[in-house]
Amino acid sequence: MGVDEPGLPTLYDWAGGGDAVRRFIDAFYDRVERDDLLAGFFPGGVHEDHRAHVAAWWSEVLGGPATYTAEHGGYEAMLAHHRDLAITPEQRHRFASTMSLALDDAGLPDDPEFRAAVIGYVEWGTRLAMHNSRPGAADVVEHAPVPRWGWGVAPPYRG
Ligand code: HEM
Repeated sequence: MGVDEPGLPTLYDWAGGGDAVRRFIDAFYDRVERDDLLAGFFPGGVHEDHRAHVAAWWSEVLGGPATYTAEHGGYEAMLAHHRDLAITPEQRHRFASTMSLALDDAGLPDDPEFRAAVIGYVEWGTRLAMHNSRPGAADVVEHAPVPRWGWGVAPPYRG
């Protein structure tokens, strides 16, 4: 991570900043609340605090302000929230595909490079969340920084 060439915009900037990230997260959880496989994780709906915290996580991952680390407990807090959820492969896949749909709902950039980078993180993050959510999981990374995701192999096309 942090592999991008100096001078490239962050994914956060390319997305449209914090307001765009929050639109994406709201669109995602609006779908989750209606989803037969996922709604059960959030009894009573997905509340404002959860939406705000997850948006802060995503902003930090995409290269924006490090608010989740500073104010919400960082990686360790995120990990604790997934322990023992027992996420199934079907639920993980639904979560990931719903994130892809939410990017469209929220009108985030749809260029191939941006979407490939974001969906790469979604695949990585959801597979880790599923792994770490197994009841009694022992082989869990207990401490880490909040990841900083980059463009990877396909930097933005700027003509
Ligand atoms: C890219 C993948 C993921 C990211 C970035 C992510 C991010 C987060 C973060 C940051 C929190 C903590 C919010 C807070 O501090 O209040 C959280 C909580 C939670 N996540 Fe995830 N998550 C991911 C995958 C998943 C998956 C695959 C599921 C289930 C299918 C899931 C279900 C939950 C639930 C139920 C909570 C709340 C738990 C509680 O309040 O005790 N997450 N997630």
